[in-house]
Amino acid sequence: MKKLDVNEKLDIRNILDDLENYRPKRRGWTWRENKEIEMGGHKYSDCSPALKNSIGIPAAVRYFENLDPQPKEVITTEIASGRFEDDIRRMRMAAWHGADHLMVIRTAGQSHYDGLIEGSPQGIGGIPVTRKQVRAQRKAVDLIEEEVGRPINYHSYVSGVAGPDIAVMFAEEGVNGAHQDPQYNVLYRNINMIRSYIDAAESKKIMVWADIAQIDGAHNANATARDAWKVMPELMVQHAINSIFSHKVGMKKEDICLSTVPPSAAPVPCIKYDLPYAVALRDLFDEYRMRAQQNTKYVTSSSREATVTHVMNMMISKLTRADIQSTITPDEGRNVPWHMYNIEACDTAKQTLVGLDGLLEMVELKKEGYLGDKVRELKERAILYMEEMLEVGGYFESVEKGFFVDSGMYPERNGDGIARKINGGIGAGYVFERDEDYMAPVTAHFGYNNVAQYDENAIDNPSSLIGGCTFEDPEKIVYIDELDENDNVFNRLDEKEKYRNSNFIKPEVEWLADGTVQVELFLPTSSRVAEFAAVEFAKKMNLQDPEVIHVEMMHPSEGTRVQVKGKLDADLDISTLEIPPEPELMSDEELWSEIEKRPMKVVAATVGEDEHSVGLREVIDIKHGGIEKWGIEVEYLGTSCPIEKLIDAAIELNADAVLASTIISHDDIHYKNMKRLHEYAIEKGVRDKIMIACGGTQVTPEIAVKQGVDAGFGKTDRGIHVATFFVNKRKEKLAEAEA
Ligand SMILES: Cc1ncc(COP(=O)(O)O)c(/C=N/CC[C@H](N)C(=O)O)c1O
Repeated sequence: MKKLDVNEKLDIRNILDDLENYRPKRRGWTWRENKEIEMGGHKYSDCSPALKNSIGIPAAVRYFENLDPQPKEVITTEIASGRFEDDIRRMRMAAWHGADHLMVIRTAGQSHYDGLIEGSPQGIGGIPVTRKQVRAQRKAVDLIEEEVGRPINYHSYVSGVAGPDIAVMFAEEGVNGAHQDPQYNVLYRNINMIRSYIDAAESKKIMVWADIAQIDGAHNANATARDAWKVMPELMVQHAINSIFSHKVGMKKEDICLSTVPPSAAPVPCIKYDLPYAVALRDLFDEYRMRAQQNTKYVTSSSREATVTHVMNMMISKLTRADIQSTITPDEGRNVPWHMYNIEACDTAKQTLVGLDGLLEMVELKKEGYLGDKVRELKERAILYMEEMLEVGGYFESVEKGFFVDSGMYPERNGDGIARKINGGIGAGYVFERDEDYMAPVTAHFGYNNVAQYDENAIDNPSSLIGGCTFEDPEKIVYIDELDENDNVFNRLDEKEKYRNSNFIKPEVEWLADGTVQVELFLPTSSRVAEFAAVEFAKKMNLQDPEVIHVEMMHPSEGTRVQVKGKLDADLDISTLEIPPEPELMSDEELWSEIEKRPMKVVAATVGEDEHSVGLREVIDIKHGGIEKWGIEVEYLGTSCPIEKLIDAAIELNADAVLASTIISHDDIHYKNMKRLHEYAIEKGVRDKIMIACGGTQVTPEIAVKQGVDAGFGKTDRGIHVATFFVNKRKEKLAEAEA
C-alpha cells in the first residue's frame, strides 16, 4: 500500500482493493510511552513522545510554531457515522489531533444479531460491525498511523448474542481493543445471564489470545441510573465482577480497563462526588487500568457546557489516574457526532491534559477530612453490597432481585433496579452441557474440549489436529465481500463520485457531500418564538430541512441564542476560486535581527475624522504581537489625525514609514484618505523615501494599493504581517537604490 501523502485525500477505493488478502500487521494493544520530554523550550513530566505529523490546538499553531506535546494518556475518539468509508476520513483527522484509540460504535441493535453480518451495509448511529468494514478500517488505520508516527488502537464491542463470533472475527482481523462485560448483555440488552457469562468466558479467552485490551461496561449504569452518583457503590462491584472474572479466564490485569465515569456534573457540586469515587476506585483496583470515560449522562445540546463538563472530568483523571482518556464529542447531546466535534473533543482532552502537566508534583489529595471520609464510606458501601449479594445466593440471584441500577444509594433501596430472570431473556435455555466426546479443533477455546480422544499431544494445541485454525492459518478465513447488491459501500461511493478526489466540494458534517451546515443566530425575542423564527431565517438562507439543534435563553424577552442545521444544496468547483498567494511571513528571529541591524521608525495614526484606535493599537502594541514587539520604533499621533500632519511628522522625525488606520468606510473615505496620503507625500517630495501602509477592518489590500500606497491590510492582518511588509519593502527599496 502506497503511503499517505498529506496533500492527498485517503483513497477509499484503494483501501477496498484486494481487501481479501489484507492481513493485520500486529496483534494487541499499544500503550503510550510516559517519559519526561522537552519541547519548545518547556519541560513536560506527564507526556509521551510527539508525533511525526500532527495539528496542535489553535493557540499552538498561532503562537507556538505548532508545539503539540502528547499527554501520556491514550486518547479515544468514538467514530461511527454509519458509513465506514466516511469514518475513515474522520479517523485520519482525529489521529492528526492526537487520538490513538479509535472506537467504532456499532449500529443500533447489533447486540441482538445472532451471528456475524457481512459486507458493508450502512448503519444507524454507528456502523454494522462486519469483517469487511473492520478489515478496511484497520487497513486504513495502518496507513494513518504511518502518517502520524504512532501506533493506533482500533476498537469495537464484543457483546450481544453473537459475542463469541465477534471475538473470533476481531482476533482474526487484528482488532486491538474491545468492550467485553457480560453485565452489559444482562442489564441493558436483556440477554440471558447464563448464556452471557458462558459467552463472556469464551470471548475473553479469545481476547487473551489476541492480546485485545478489554474495557468493561460499568459506565452504562451511570448513564442509566436516575441519579448517576447514587450507583457509585455498585459500580465498584460491577467493576470487581468483570475484572476478576476476566482475570480468572486468563486476562492480564494490565489489559483489563475499568470504564469509569465521573458520575455527576454541575450544577451539582460534582467534584465532591466524583473525586472521592475516583480515589476509592483506584485504591481498590490499583493493579488494573483505568479507562476514564467522560460524562454523557448530563450532556445537553450545549457543546460549550459539555466541553466544560469534560474538562472537569479530566481534572479528576489528572488528580487520580487515567491510562485511557476517552472523549465524548461535545455535540453528543444533539447529533450523531460530526467531524468537527470529534476533533474538538480530542483537542479538549489534549489541551487539558497537557495544560495540567505535572499537577501531582504540586498538589496532594488530603487523606483525612471530607475526602478521606467519603472514600472510606464508598468502599464500605461497596463491600456491604457484595456481602449482601453473597447472602442472597450470588450474582444471578441478586440480578433477579433487582440489585442493579436501583435509584437508591446502597444500602438505601427503592426497589426500582433492573431485574432479570435467571432463566429469562434472549437466548435463555440455549446453553447445553458438552457431551463426553465433544471436541473442537480450535485455539483459545474455553472449557471442556476432549482433544485427547484423538491425540494426547494435541491437548494444548487442539487446532494442530487440522493444521491450525484461522488463528494460525488466516487462509482458512472465509472472506465474504458483499451480500447486498444495493446496500453496500460501492453504491455509496458511486453516488458521491462527483465529490471524491475532484475539484467539486460541498459542505458536510459526517458524510461526504451531505450538504449539512449549521447556523448560529441571536434573536431578540423569547426562546419559544426564536425557535420558530430561526427556522424561517434558515429557509430565507436557502437551507433545506432546517432543524433547530440548540436553544439557549439569554433573557426571557431580551433574546435567545439558536443553532440551526440544514442542508445547503450548492457545490463549488474550487478550481474557479481566485486565491491570492499566502504572504510570506518572517519569523520572530528574522525580524528581531533585521531591526537590530537596521532600526526602523514608523509614524502611525488613525486619519481623517476617525476616532477608532483599538485596531491600530493592536498592530502597534507588543501585547498582542504588534510591530513594537520586534523593536520597530513607533511615534503614535492618535486619532482623527489630518493627512498632512501625519506626513509632516514623518518628515520631521525622518521616519521610514507611515502607518495609517481607517475604520470608517462611508463613501469610500478610507480609500480617499489613502490616495490623499500618497499624493501629499509626492507634493512634499518624500514619497520615494517613506513607505505608506494603510489598514482597517473594511480595507481590501488590492484596492488600497490602487490608491498609490505601498500596502493595504485587512481585518485578519496582524502586526507580523505589517512588520514583515515594512522590512521586505525597505530591503527592496535599498536594493533598487544600490542598483
Ligand atoms: C460493555 C458494552 N458492550 C457493548 C456496548 C455497545 O453495544 P451495542 O450498542 O451494539 O449493544 C457497550 C456500549 N457502551 C456505550 C459506549 C460508550 N460510549 C463507551 O465509550 O463506553 C458497552 O458498554
